[in-house]
Amino acid sequence: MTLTIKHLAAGYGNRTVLSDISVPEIEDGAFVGLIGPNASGKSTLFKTLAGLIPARGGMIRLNDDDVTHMRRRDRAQRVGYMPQAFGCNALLTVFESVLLALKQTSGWRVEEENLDQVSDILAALDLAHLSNRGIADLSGGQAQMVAVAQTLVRAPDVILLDEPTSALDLHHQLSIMTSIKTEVRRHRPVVIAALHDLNLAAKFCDRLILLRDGKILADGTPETILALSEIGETYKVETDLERTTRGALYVDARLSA
Ligand SMILES: Nc1ncnc2c1ncn2[C@@H]1O[C@H](COP(=O)(O)OP(=O)(O)OP(=O)(O)O)[C@@H](O)[C@H]1O
Repeated sequence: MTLTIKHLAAGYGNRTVLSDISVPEIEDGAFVGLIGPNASGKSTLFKTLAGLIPARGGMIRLNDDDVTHMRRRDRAQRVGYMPQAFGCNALLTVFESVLLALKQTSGWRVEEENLDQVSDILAALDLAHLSNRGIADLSGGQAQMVAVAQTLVRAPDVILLDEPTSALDLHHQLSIMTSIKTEVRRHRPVVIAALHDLNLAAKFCDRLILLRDGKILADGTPETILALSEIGETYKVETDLERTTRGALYVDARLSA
């Protein structure tokens, strides 16, 4: 399944936020990092792809299917979206909340297979120990990982994760990104994750898309994108791209003098 975006525009009220967003084919099995400073339009792009705000022009395609004009339920089946704000006060356990997420686009009859799907994703994200915990009783980081599970469990063709690691400690950042990457390789969805940590993006993503002021500034491999002078200009910092002795890319950033 290939995702293609052409000349997409979107905004709020009389304000245009995204203009002329074109992304050449993203192949299934790709883990794409969406990077860019605060207010550059990352969440707006996700909301537009997920159909939560209407496109004001342009086209989103999954293979030959026009997603832009798809019925909301059909679209929700194909495109999974984890918003930046998560959390839930419902009287549900973690297991029930993930089951609810699984069933929301496919009817409410629960089959044995559905219980297995929920158990599998909780195990894959190392969350099985939280299955019977109340969803309202989780820490911020635990709630964020459960939100990732709720998004992945339906195995949609496109998975949009808005800052999936923002509440996580170092261990859990690495473990959730590793688990997401394993899911990408196993089920081969297109995954796009908005990330502020450029080193995490470099470590896990196959491709980075740099957004500035609602436009795509660059699109390519982490090595190419993170070496661009536009990175420093966009984030208003000075950067050098280095390689650690283990071969990992490392962005050394500092405030401009
Ligand atoms: N509901 C809304 N109504 C009006 N303007 C909005 C709304 N949501 C976002 N915006 C504006 O759209 C622009 C892009 O915001 P968006 O949330 O897409 O950026 P972002 O790149 O995800 O930022 P961050 O990294 O801070 O989460 C900002 O100027 C923001 O103020």
